[in-house]
Amino acid sequence: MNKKLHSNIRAICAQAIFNVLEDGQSLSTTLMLSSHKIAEKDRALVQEICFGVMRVLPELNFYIHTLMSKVLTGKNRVLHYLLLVGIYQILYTRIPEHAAVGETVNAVNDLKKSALKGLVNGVLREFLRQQASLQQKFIQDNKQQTSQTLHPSWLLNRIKQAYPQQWQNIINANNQKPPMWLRVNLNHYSVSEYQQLLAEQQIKSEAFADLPCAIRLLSPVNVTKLPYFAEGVVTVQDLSAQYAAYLLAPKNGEQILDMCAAPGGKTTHILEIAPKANLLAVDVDASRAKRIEENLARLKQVAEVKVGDGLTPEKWCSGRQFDRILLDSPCSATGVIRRHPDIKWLRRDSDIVQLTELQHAILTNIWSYLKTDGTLVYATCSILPDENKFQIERFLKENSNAQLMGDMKQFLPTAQGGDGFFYAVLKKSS
Ligand SMILES: C[S@@+](CC[C@H](N)C(=O)[O-])C[C@H]1O[C@@H](n2cnc3c(N)ncnc32)[C@H](O)[C@@H]1O
Repeated sequence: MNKKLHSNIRAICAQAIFNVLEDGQSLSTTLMLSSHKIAEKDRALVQEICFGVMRVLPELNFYIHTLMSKVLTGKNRVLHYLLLVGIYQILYTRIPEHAAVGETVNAVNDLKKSALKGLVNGVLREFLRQQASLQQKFIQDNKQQTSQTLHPSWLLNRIKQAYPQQWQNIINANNQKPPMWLRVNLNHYSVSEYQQLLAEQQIKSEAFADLPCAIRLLSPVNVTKLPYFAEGVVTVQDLSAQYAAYLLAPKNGEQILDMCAAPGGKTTHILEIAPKANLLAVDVDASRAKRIEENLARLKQVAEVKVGDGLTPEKWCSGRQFDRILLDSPCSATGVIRRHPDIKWLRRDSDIVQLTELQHAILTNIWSYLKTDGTLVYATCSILPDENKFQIERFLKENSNAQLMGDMKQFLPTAQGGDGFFYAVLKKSS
């Protein structure tokens, strides 16, 4: 289906959402694969619709299931997602209702389902007629139910269990659009100097007292609008992710391993702090590893990049030992749901146990490549204790030569702040 050339962006959105929810592709991947079919001017709207539908999926499904006695299945399933696209535009965008309905109905032709144009038109028009009472019904019928939180129940239960006081704030933060954070390369400009450059382009921003390089934009902009972006003066990176390199505290001349490094957001930060470190960046995914190279090139930095599996370091590490290791572990990504709302529908409860075992195995394998007195920073963008606090407690129990430095840091997502992130700094004794 991906190979077909769509001209109607609603058809592209419906197909992308189908690919995520029926085929298990990540939304970013499926949109990247279809990007050649989307005109530059339409990119922002496609993103807005697709990410938006993922954010409020249970609400949109509720309306369709209330309006239609039979759900669309089989070859016509893609039209179910087109209907979600239509209703999302009516409820959550400034597109006038008649245009939202008209364009969505036109997309039926592009999806080669012309015979069902009348059905799509009818359901959307019925939604408009009943909109107020349906919205009321969604709130009333779901008062006690998890769909009101727009999260799957297994995840909601885990979050409630881990954070009995804060779960509501976490859910609220997850359901919002993410803020855009920048990391200024302090080798070129200070934060206040770069804020001046932004102000000259009418881009409003705020600095953040705790980190010297972080800036939040009051509204997101395309990176091409950021002064000297192409020259590597600034990088888009969430606030919480910016702690990694500081906690690692790399020094020039040291041997450093950036494990699970792609696309290289933290690799480039490490080299901003210690440009003369001997850095090896490794990731198992060859296509993602390429993006480390691209990011290094943009920032004019030098590092060795290898495709390698954290489970088998002996295959790519050839006995090298490191002063510092950053392990940015594969995880549930439950801390970045507002950036990737498709995570809510792609992950399963059973994934958590598997991920926890993978993390434990990579951490254990990599540990033996750390020099005595060396430092390892374990990081995840998860908010689940199994992947974080409990993972580290288990590791400390199993490895008497591992010592926790300071407290573990569990950041939770907040509306205008950083993503959910976890850090533990471990030191190795002899
Ligand atoms: C959280 S992302 C890393 C983000 C990156 N550190 C950054 O700051 O841009 C996790 C990465 O782990 C990689 N990964 C997953 N399993 C792996 C394994 N067994 N060995 C090495 N890398 C792995 C994934 O390909 C993914 O790129």
